[in-house]
Amino acid sequence: MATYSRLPGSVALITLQNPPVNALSAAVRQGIVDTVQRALKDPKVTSVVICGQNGKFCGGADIREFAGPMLGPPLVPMIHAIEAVDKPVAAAIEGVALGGGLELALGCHYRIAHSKALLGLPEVTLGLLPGAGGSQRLPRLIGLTAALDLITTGRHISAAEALKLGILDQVTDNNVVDQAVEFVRRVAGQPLDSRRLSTLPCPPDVDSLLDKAMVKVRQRSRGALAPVACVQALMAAASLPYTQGMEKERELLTTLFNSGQARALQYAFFSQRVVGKWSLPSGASWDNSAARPISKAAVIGLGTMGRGIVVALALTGISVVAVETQEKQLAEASQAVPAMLQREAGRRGLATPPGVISFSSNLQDVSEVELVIEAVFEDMSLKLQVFRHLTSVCRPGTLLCSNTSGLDIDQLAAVTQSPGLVVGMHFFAPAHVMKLLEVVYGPRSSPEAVATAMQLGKRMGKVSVAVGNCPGFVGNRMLKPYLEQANFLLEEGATPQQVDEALEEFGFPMGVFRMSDLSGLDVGWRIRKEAGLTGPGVESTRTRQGRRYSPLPDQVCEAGRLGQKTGRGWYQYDGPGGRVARSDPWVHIFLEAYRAEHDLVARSIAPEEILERCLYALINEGFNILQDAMAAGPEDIDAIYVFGYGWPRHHGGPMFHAGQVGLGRILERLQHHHHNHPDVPHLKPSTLLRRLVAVGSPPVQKWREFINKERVHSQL
Ligand SMILES: CCCCCCC/C=C/C(=O)SCCNC(=O)CCNC(=O)[C@H](O)C(C)(C)COP(=O)(O)OP(=O)(O)OC[C@H]1O[C@@H](n2cnc3c(N)ncnc32)[C@H](O)[C@@H]1OP(=O)(O)O
Repeated sequence: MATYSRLPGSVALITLQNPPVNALSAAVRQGIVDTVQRALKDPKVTSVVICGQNGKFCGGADIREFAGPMLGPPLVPMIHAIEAVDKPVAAAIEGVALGGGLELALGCHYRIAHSKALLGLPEVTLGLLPGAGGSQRLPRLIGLTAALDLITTGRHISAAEALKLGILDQVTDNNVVDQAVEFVRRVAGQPLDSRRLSTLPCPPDVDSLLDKAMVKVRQRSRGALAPVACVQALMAAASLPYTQGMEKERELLTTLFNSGQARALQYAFFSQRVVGKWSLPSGASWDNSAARPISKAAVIGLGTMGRGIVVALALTGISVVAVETQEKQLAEASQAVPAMLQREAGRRGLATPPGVISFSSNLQDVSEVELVIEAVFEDMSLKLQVFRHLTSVCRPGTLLCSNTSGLDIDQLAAVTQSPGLVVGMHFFAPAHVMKLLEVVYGPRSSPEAVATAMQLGKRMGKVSVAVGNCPGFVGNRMLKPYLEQANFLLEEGATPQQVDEALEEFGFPMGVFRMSDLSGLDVGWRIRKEAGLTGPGVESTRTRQGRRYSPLPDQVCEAGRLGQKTGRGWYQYDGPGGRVARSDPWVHIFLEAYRAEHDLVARSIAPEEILERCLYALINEGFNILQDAMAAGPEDIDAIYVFGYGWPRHHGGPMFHAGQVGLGRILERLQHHHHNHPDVPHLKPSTLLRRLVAVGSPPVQKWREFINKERVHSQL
């Protein structure tokens, strides 16, 4: 709703009230319509200020309403009515003015903001465009170049930047409502024509800026519809009168609204928030578990991951002891880490935190910290050695965390004096940049340890997801069947390029083979050797440990091709460390020889089969993970894939995508592929998937409840 009060000096104050962010729900819109009418009719009122309750102007349209029929007064005429008022109307912006919130402010005649306020048109991130007149008013106010940037990126800008761009009339460090009231009193009676943005001319697109932007956006957006529609709306603004521009805006918005992409992106918005409210099968959650405050931490191992973790911690102001026992590595890290810290602080617009990192080669130096993150080489015996040492060096009560990407947390906990204080903190490379953090709880991890790791992740700006302790946890466990299918497809006749192109066309920033080359092919090779799947003494067959196995990636490594770092992998590069992947005749000859050796006849494989085999195998493992209670719900899996594995956000995440494709269809295709490949257990449809289909394929938002019920009745 919105409240109305008349302040001394003839100013009407309209306050939006819809906690927590004063989103423009039907009730708020009705409140605005009614209160504006009241201000208009009240002869004693000469000017109006619109503000938001509890220090937040407005977080935009109410995203939750998008799922149902639109009720209440529509936004566009409501904003037009405000713009048409013949008394000056000012928006007093505190906290946020985002999306429809900023569009509302653009309909006001003046905009005054607090210096700490954030403004933006993030609709594009929700699969929409600023469809409440924002795409037509903003370019009229700040020009095409700046509007294009804000509308196509959806980025939030500071009040200082907004003032510089001309969006704001005034920025204050004081009470913004008081300032706005003073401002409108001053301007009362002045002509308003030039303040009505819809009546101003839009600058024409003289340099074909928008055509060029369209080419770029189409290249960059990888199938995402909203960025393209945003540019189209700006083209309309630049070439059509305002009324026709608004018609185009509405037409584009309707198309986007009805697209699966908008639903996927809005789901992604809420799933990010759902995973923040973690809960474990034991019932532990924020509600009953307190996080410990952390001010001193240590990182053990200063390879790529360790260095990134040090930077991520230091950026929060935590003082970090960075330990590396190899002298050469320590010397390199003590040069590299401060530079990384400075770069990352600069990128985030922060001052470099002074002197928070100390380097050491002595594990003894971690004795005073409250939390340790081990980031040594991915080798269980080495990690066990470190944990034994830590438990004897650290003071009682220190949290011991491992950055392992899939090893058993419980085994590490077992060698410590306080297994309850051991959790996994699985960062993704580069650790100071990537948003995802898997917080891995073992059977003995205490709620306090999980809460502390989750809280620390939040402080570092991560999307932290609590996951159970199983090989590969959630992300890497699902990656295994995906990689496996990609290798099988090569055996059957596909090339690395064909597989990668199909996945990139779907929206992944990189296909599986380009990604593997980037990460280094030796990582998986070592894991397979440790699992006894390859290496000396292992027979070179295509069936190992009772299931189909492709030795292709092992053989590529044996040829000394470890990916970008050696200049050769599934592709060739300009040299070691080269970034541009080019098709390599060696790979094609190698694949032909391999197929000939194993009597495999290459067939032509359609992109649809590539997608089904790779993605449905991955999704099937997601269902197994939910069934095993290793992830609390589909949102957790989807957030992991969107924030850590490059799953295109406009497809929501693998589990959301399964729902969009149709669970029945996924089940039928898995059955089909499993029938053709009975020696591939990952293609065998999961029991949970079968159960969901049997009960009529409920929407993804209902799965959590269904799984919990099934578990109670022992159906899973
Ligand atoms: C009627 C027809 C309409 C057509 C109009 C089309 C044009 C306009 C479109 C829009 O305006 S789309 C919305 C644009 N706005 C946004 O994208 C902002 C989204 N929100 C945020 O970025 C953040 O929430 C925030 C405002 C920066 C605040 O961040 P903070 O970290 O402080 O809190 P959160 O945990 O993110 O959110 C708290 C709580 O509020 C819910 N919420 C936030 N924004 C909205 C919203 N716009 N609509 C509905 N609900 C919102 C959020 O989900 C959290 O609730 P819980 O999930 O915890 O229950």
